[in-house]
Amino acid sequence: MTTDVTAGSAIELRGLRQDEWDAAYDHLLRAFGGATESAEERALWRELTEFDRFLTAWDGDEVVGTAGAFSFRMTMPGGAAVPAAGVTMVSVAATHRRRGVLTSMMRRQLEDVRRRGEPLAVLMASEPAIYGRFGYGAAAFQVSAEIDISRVSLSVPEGTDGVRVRYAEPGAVLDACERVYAANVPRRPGMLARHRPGWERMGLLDAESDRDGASALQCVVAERDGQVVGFARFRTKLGWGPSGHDGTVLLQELAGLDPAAEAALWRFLFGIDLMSTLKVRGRPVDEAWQYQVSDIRRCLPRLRDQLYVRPVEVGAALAARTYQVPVDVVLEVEDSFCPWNEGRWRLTGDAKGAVCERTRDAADLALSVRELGAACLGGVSLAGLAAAGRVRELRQGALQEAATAFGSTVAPWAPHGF
Ligand SMILES: CC(=O)SCCNC(=O)CCNC(=O)[C@H](O)C(C)(C)COP(=O)(O)OP(=O)(O)OC[C@H]1O[C@@H](n2cnc3c(N)ncnc32)[C@H](O)[C@@H]1OP(=O)(O)O
Repeated sequence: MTTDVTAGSAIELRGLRQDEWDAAYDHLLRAFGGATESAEERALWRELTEFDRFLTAWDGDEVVGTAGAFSFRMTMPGGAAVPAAGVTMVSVAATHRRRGVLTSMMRRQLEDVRRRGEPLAVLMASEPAIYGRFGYGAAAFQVSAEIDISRVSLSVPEGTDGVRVRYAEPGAVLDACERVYAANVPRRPGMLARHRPGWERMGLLDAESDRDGASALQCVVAERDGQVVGFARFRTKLGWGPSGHDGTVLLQELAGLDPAAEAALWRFLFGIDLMSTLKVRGRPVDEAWQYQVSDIRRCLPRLRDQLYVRPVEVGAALAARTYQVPVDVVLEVEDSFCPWNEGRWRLTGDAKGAVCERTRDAADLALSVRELGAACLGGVSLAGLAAAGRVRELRQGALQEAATAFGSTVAPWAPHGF
C-alpha cells in the first residue's frame, strides 16, 4: 500500500478486495454518468475482474478511483499472440477529478504491467483526449454504418451459394461460434484471444432493459458441409412509416472462416423482410462488405478511433511482430512517463521476425512512444505521422523504409470492448 499525495488530500492507492467489488463498481457506474446495467452483466464483469490487478484509489473509506486490467493475448502483425494488459474500468469520482488521481493510477499500473513482463498495454478510451499523455496512441480504427438495405445491394463472391444460413438458439451454438472466433484470432492484428472463460458469454447478454424496443438476441450460423463456418448475432426492430415498413436490423457480432461464409451472412442480413436499414457498429475498416455494396454512400460509413496501444517495453513490443519488408532503423524514443523506454533502439526485422535492442548508433527517426504505439499494429502509417509533425526523419530514406516495413496487409481491429 502506498499513499500518493494529490492536491489537497492524501489518496491511498491499493488493490481491491473481493468484498469491496460492489462499492468499486457502483463508484465506476456513477463516474460514467450514472450508467446502468443488468444484474447478469454486473455478475459477468465481476467474474472477469482480475482482483490482483485491479487498482483502487481511496480517500479515507471512500473509493474515489478505479483502474483495472485484463491479462490479454493480442495478435501482432505476423500473427504472434503477445501478452497485453487490457486496461479497463478507469474512473475517478467527479468530486476528486483533476487532482492527479488518474495520473497516479496510470503510473502505478504501467509499472505493474512492466513487472509482469507484458510488452504492451491496450485500451478503448471513453474520450480520445485522455490517454496520449500516458503514451497510448490510437492504433486501430473502426467503421460504423447505417446501410439503406432497401436501395443498396450486395454482390457476393464465388462460393457464397454453397453456404447455408440457418437460425440457431444463441446459447446452443456458442461453442461452434467460439471455434470460429478462435480461428480468426491469429488472422488480424489487434484480435484478442479468449483464453479465460467468461468473455464468450459477453456476446449472449440479452437483458430486456437493454433492448430499447428491439427483439431479443437472434443468431444465425453459416454452415458448409454440416460444419459451422460463421455466425451473426443481431436484433431486429420493427417500425412503420407513412410508406409502409421501416424496420432496422442491429448487428452485434459477425464472423466467418472465409470470404464466402461472411458474404452469406451479410447477404442474409441485407435480405430480412420488412427491414430497410442495417445498422452496424465497430467493424474493421477493411471489411469486405464495403467493397461488395452497390452504393457505399448510402451506407453512411463513419470512422472512429478504437484500440489505443502503449508500448510498455519498447524492445519487446517491436520484436513481437514481423515487418512487411526488411528493415534496419535506429529509433530515438521519447517517453517521459515510462523513462526506461527513453533512448535509441535499433530495430532489424523482416517478414519472419525481428530484434529490437538498445544502441548507441545515430538515430534515423525520432518519435515519442505514443507514435510508436499508434504505428505498431500496422494500421497507422509512420509517413502519415511524419507529415503531421509527430515523427522526425533524421536519415534520408529512413522514413520510407520504416513506414513500408511497419504496414500491415490486414487492418488492425479489436473484436470486442473491454
Ligand atoms: C479504458 C477506460 O476505462 S476509459 C474510461 C475513462 N473514464 C471516464 O471517462 C469516466 C469519467 N471520467 C473520469 O472518471 C475522470 O475524469 C478521468 C479518469 C477521465 C480523469 O481523472 P482525473 O483524476 O481527473 O485525471 P488527472 O487529474 O490525473 O488528469 C491528468 C491530466 O489529464 C487531463 N485530463 C483528464 N481527463 C481529461 C479529459 N476527459 N479530457 C481531456 N483531458 C483530461 C487533465 O486535465 C490533466 O492534465 P494536466 O496534466 O495537463 O493538468
